[in-house]
Amino acid sequence: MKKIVIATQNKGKAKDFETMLAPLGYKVLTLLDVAQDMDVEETGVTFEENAILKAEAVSKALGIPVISDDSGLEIDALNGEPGVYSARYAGAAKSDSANIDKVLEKLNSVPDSERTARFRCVLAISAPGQQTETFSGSCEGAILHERRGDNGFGYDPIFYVPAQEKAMAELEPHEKASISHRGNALRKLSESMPAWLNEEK
Ligand SMILES: O=c1nc[nH]c2c1ncn2[C@H]1C[C@H](O)[C@@H](COP(=O)(O)OP(=O)(O)OP(=O)(O)O)O1
Ligand SMILES: [Mg+2]
Repeated sequence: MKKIVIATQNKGKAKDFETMLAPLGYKVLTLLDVAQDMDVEETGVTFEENAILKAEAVSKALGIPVISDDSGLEIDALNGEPGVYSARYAGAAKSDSANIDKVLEKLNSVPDSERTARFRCVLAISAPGQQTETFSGSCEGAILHERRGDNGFGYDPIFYVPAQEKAMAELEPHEKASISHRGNALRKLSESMPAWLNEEK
């Protein structure tokens, strides 16, 4: 089986990638498998900068091609917050539950019509001796008033997807992949670099 390294510590992201890449014959490995102690500091102010930082640091350290993912939630009523700070919104401990509570609290008095939001994802691909490339995807929705569903990770329980009339966390993994910011970015990557995902690694 072909292997692909995703430069992430996030198990929820890893599952999303497994859903999308297993059908293509890939076993997904993450930093939790190949470099437990590698924690790249996300000093960028855009998803793109952070994705590039993570992909290049890990590719360089391991000497192999990797894909990184920097992603987050932009809420219009909060001027795009939490954005690149999505993981650390309620503090450095990176608690999904505390982050959701903080969003719900901040939007407490905001009516449905003003709760529009989107997930964004930038994937960076970095390989030894090659120029790093990035691909972005987004997914439009709105912030619910309470949690719904048990699937997914992060902000999925409070992100309503109009097209499916469900919260992201109520979608099956393959349904999420078909409409998500991550799915959209990965489809761009595979269209633009078809050979990359098909080579033996
Ligand atoms: O599909 C998603 N469904 C729900 N929430 C999501 C999604 N995609 C990103 N998110 C949230 C989770 C986290 O709060 C932040 C990502 O932050 P981000 O720095 O890219 O990831 P991370 O620190 O969790 O792992 P790592 O940097 O090791 O890849 O956006
Ligand atoms: Mg991170």
